[in-house]
Amino acid sequence: MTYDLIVLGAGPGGFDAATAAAGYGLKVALVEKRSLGGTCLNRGCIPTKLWLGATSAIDELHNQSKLKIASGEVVVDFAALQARVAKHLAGTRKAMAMQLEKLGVDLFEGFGRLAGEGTVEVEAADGIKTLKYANLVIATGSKPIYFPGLEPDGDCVLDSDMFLAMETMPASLIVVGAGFIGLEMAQVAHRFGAQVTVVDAMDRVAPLEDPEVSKALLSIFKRWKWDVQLAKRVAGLRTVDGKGVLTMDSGEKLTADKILVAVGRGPVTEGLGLDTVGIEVAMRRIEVDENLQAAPNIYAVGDVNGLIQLAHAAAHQGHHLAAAVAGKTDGPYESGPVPSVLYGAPEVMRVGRMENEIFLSPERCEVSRAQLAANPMAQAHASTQGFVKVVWADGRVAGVTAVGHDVSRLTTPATMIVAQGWTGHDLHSVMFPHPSLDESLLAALRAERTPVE
Ligand SMILES: Cc1cc2nc3c(=O)[nH]c(=O)nc-3n(C[C@H](O)[C@H](O)[C@H](O)COP(=O)(O)OP(=O)(O)OC[C@H]3O[C@@H](n4cnc5c(N)ncnc54)[C@H](O)[C@@H]3O)c2cc1C
Ligand SMILES: NC(=O)c1ccc[n+]([C@@H]2O[C@H](COP(=O)([O-])OP(=O)(O)OC[C@H]3O[C@@H](n4cnc5c(N)ncnc54)[C@H](O)[C@@H]3O)[C@@H](O)[C@H]2O)c1
Repeated sequence: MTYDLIVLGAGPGGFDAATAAAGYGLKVALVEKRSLGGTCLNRGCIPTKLWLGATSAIDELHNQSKLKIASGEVVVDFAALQARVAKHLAGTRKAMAMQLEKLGVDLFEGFGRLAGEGTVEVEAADGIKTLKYANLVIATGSKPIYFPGLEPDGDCVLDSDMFLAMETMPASLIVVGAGFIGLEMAQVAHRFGAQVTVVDAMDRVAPLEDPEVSKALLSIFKRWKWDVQLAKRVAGLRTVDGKGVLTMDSGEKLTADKILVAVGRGPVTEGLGLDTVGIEVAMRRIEVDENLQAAPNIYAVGDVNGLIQLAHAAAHQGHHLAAAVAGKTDGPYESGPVPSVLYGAPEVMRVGRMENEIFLSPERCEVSRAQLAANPMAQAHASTQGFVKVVWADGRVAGVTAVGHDVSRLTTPATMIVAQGWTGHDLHSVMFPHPSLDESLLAALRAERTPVE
């Protein structure tokens, strides 16, 4: 039998491609070497959000106690939390397996590799299986990257996979890399009372965000008494006498119970047999065209194609691919504006263009903004630090960025507004509820615009 579609990898990209294609009536096989759900479910988005969700009351109580309204302590049992995470993930994987069965998707557990045109081999526990395909989707995802001298040793120097598997939360933590993983994990450790140090090679935290966002985050972290060391080059990370020791290029040393290395992730392409179908790997990623195609009838979606490392982007690409293979769409892949959210408290949301990206553009560029301090919901939660910024290009909304408590709530309305390219006139077409954090978005949209220079 020849499958209409074989998918390698059951993360958000592969699982969504497989289930959507089966929903269109195609005969589909899904090959997964480890666990259904991929990085996102098992070692990424979901466990970190379970950690953040379980500890958010600690942060809320702390804010209210500063107003002398509340006192006391929220105690989160880390071992119980880890048990809940394990149970939740197992339950979700079971539900995913049932969904595959219901849709008639054949699941092959094992390492999949290409073996010439139209053929995939699966190295399973009970031997090698050979499968035939008409179309193939590679969705093998990504894994942590390491720089020489900064490799985790699994003892006191950990990557995010190892960090999420810990049995106790350390009393002190050094995070190398102030990106999304580093800052989300550091916030959890902080809520458990850990002394946090953050080190980054760049001169600001969250360096891919708007510089004003980085500044707002830094001021909050400093208030929390984090030691934030920026523009620092790390020469080595080692476990010495049961402690993690970081050595800077300058020779300066920092010590903590654990060190988390979170300096980025890279595509998984090793051993895939890509050369057997003439696919070349550039910068370790599988290059794709505007149809997400890497070779005739072979596509790559999600982290492995290096376009963007977000679960919802992978899933969106997977759905497009399924529709394309089923003949339900013939246009090129269009992502639309891609929202991103850094979770915790504060949160950061961003969609569309940023002020620091737009200033060289030939369009008439303006920004307008609102401070969270003026918003009743931010006031009610005693978390008023932060802002919403709207970027306008030729009188249309081209981007929205926000930082502060709960601003992830603004993501979907902001994404729709950017996708529709609202003008000032469109503000009157929709009513925003009162009181709500959404009104801070409305306030930013209504605020006076200043030219970007
Ligand atoms: C700590 C952390 C937190 C994150 N939080 C978020 C978040 O909040 N929001 C967000 O949008 N993104 C988040 N991400 C990123 C997100 O997890 C990824 O962007 C997403 O999982 C990519 O999906 P994917 O399907 O491309 O690949 P993956 O999820 O990596 O899945 C790939 C799958 O392919 C399998 N595989 C690999 N090679 C083979 C092979 N040869 N044969 C068979 N199977 C194979 C792997 O075992 C894996 O299951 C986070 C990542 C991390 C590490
Ligand atoms: N909420 C979310 O959507 C979410 C959460 C976690 C991860 N992710 C995704 O996972 C991917 C990987 O996350 P990440 O945090 O590892 O990567 P990242 O790219 O977000 O951050 C890496 C950080 O490490 C720093 N860095 C790089 N090399 C360094 C060095 N040698 N020494 C010190 N600092 C160094 C960078 O300047 C950067 O600040 C991201 O692309 C992100 O999209 C998303």
